[in-house]
Amino acid sequence: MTAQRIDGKALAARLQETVAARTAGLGATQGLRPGLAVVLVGSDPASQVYVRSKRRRTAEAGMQSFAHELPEDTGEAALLELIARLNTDPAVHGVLVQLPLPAHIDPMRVLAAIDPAKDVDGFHVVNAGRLATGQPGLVPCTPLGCMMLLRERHADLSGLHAVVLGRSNIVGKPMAQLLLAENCTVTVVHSRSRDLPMLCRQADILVAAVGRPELVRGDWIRPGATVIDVGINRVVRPDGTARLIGDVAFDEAAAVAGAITPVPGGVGPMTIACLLANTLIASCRQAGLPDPDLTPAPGA
Ligand SMILES: Nc1nc2c(c(=O)[nH]1)N[C@@H](CN(C=O)c1ccc(C(=O)N[C@@H](CCC(=O)O)C(=O)O)cc1)CN2
Ligand SMILES: [Mg+2]
Repeated sequence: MTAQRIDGKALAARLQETVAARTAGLGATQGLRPGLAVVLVGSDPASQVYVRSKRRRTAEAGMQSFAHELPEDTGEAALLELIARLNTDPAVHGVLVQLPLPAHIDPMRVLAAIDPAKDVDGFHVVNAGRLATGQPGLVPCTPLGCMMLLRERHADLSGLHAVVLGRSNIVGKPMAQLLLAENCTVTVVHSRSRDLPMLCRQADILVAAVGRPELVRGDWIRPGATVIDVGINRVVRPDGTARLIGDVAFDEAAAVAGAITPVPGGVGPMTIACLLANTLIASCRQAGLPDPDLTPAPGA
């Protein structure tokens, strides 16, 4: 079997098109222009790529993009002061601080300082708690994008066995909550789980989010299962060139799975598109407006 390739780049473009249309409508009817502030501390090369992409996509969607670049040695107090200013700035509807932060800064303290209403990453404990208790809030971008990718293949997820490989606060845990909310039977496996291949083979849906290049092999996958690869591992080839690979051995997996997301071109672009969707949702809520319909534009 050769798996259906779930095209995250195409789906992200469709979602971005919908967000841009809703943003234009908001401007025309309410005179409201959503604003996203992206804060980068230091000069991590991968973070610079992602932040550049976020800022570009924000502007393309017709939103205001506010860039804040702070030096690596920025103190935690100075960063918290900037966040306090962004929390009260009426032109700013979404605030994100690019992770990872330099080691001397406590990310939990920084994320807790963002106004939950402007927490478009969905990382704040208030939004994490709302997700865990089935209340409306802002949902982390990567898991949200994974759910949209799954809906390209499954109209109804009820009763399917989903295995989430990884338990991070920004992907694994919210991913499990979203799958549970769709009535999946959810198993979360991690580095301390015993017999990972056996546990993964039980999955109708396997979400790999561990940050270990090609950990998941073809024989870890139930024939016909849907595989969502969240991995974004940069590896250097013998000739010195770098390439991006996922947490799943793609070729082996594609020979067994029913559907699979590629890396690059799968989950990554959806992360950015969902960030824009969250920014639009946050701006509507702050203006006392109903949530926009963000069903992605129909595919070709
Ligand atoms: N504050 C946040 N920090 C981080 C997040 C996040 O959601 N919020 N997630 C990741 C990085 N990330 C977004 O910031 C991200 C990673 C990858 C991509 C992406 O589009 N990847 C492309 C390939 C691009 C490349 O690396 O060459 C792909 O997979 O096709 C977008 C966003 C950690 N930090
Ligand atoms: Mg990807």
